[in-house]
Amino acid sequence: MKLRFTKMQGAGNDFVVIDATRAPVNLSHAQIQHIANRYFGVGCDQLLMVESTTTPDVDFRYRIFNADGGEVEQCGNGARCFVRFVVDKGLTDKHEIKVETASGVITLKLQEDGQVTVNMGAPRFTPAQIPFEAEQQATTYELPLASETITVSAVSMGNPHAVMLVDNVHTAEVASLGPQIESHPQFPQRVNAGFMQVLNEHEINLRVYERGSGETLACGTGACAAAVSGIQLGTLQSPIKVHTRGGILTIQWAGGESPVLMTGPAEIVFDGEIEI
Ligand SMILES: N[C@H](CCC[C@H](N)C(=O)O)C(=O)O
Repeated sequence: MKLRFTKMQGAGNDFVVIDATRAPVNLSHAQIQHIANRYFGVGCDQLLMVESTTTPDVDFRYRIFNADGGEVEQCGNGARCFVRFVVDKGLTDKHEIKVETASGVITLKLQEDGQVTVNMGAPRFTPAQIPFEAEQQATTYELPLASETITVSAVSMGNPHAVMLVDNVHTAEVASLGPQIESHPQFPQRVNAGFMQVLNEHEINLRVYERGSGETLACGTGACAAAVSGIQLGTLQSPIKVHTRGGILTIQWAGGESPVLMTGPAEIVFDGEIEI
């Protein structure tokens, strides 16, 4: 079948976006893996499926699939690209949109300057909500790996994140530690692994080895997870500028049950068609 798509990126985290608002599009694990493949397919970190919804007061539903084909609960950079997509493709004339995701309804706003602000909801720190297997909730946890024990914070932004502090993201052992953290048995649904270097109380460098996709140039929920972890540790204060390899994201959080706000770019790269 011929599949029309739009290639997009938000701070270098890239997506294949499918318009399934007029008719459902059902893709198998294998088809998503093929589309995401950077050599045999289009290439992307995640595939986003934009659907209509009958839920009152909600404008759209959007589903997120990692490059390994697995469907996941939330995607921050994807949420921004979703807004750019539905506005630029004329699917809505609104610039403030409510969208249903697998982890709940989030509100997004396309700003005058073209950046998008996403209300990601409140972070969740209780182990059961992450999910993370731990004796009790703590600000940091000792995580035994094959060759060493590391210290991580654990938080859910709708999807699970483990964040570790590093002295320098450029020399951090992302390639070796990332996969070990991603599939650590204490994270029953696997986990996104963040490597955070604190520059000052309002700025960090961040690299993320993403669950189901490997290292990406940016991770929106990962930026939120790192920022709130740093605030919980007392090393960061809102707002926080997050420097990723693909661009800058700004995170705001007032603590407690207040929502995390993420602001960043979202661009359409090209439209295309692929035979799958
Ligand atoms: N790999 C993530 C999904 C995509 C998140 C990321 N691309 C973002 O911008 O938040 C997970 O398995 O939870």
